[in-house]
Amino acid sequence: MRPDIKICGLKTPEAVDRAADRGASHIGFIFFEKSPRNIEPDIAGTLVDRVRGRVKSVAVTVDADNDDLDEIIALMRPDILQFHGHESPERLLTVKAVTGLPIMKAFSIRDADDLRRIEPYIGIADRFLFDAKPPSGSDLPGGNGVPFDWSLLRSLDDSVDYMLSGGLNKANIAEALRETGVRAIDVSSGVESAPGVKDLQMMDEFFAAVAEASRAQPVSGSVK
Ligand SMILES: O=C(O)c1ccccc1N[C@@H]1O[C@H](COP(=O)(O)O)[C@@H](O)[C@H]1O
Repeated sequence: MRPDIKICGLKTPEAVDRAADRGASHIGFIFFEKSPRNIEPDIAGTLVDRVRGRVKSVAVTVDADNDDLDEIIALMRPDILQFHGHESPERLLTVKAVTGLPIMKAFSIRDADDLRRIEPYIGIADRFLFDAKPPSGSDLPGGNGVPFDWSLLRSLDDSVDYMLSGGLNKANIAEALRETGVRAIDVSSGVESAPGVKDLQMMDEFFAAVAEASRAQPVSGSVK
């Protein structure tokens, strides 16, 4: 079975339409000023409206305050909130109670200790997202196009639901799926011709590579 596919960092109608037409399960929008993928909440809302109900929309924030979150939720009306900063379990519990929205908490992974940091979030985050540590000198906590050692994920309990992210592309996605058996993947830089510029052909090639890999490697378990 094909995994869920999230295409993240979208900024144009063409890229949103292509993601939906190719069967993306999720589309992500970045609210982080230093990112080349940063987008205004009202523009994200207009883009999501093109495919609302067909594809789940994800608002990606980094240590956002209440005012920023309120504005994003009001104008974009996301289906899911992705937290890519240092948000505490208590903070996420509060946001979840107030907004009623499902929460995906991102963690950057280099070693087994990094994976243990999810423990206080189990039962709070609806899903985890595992990304690589940013390379030194990067201003971005995510979207750096670098993978991590996927074999670390073998130690995870089967009940941990996560999205695999970090440097995925058409060349490595088959190995990533084989190594992890993951049920959901997230790509941004791997379908870009330049930082923040989605390339429709690269998107097509990524979807094709996932389909090919999924035929060869069935994915186990249910998909949210
Ligand atoms: O993409 C960004 O610019 C970004 C900025 C701030 C927080 C998270 C960000 N991106 C997230 O990182 C993953 C992995 O990206 P990549 O495929 O390695 O480029 C991306 O999908 C977003 O969820």
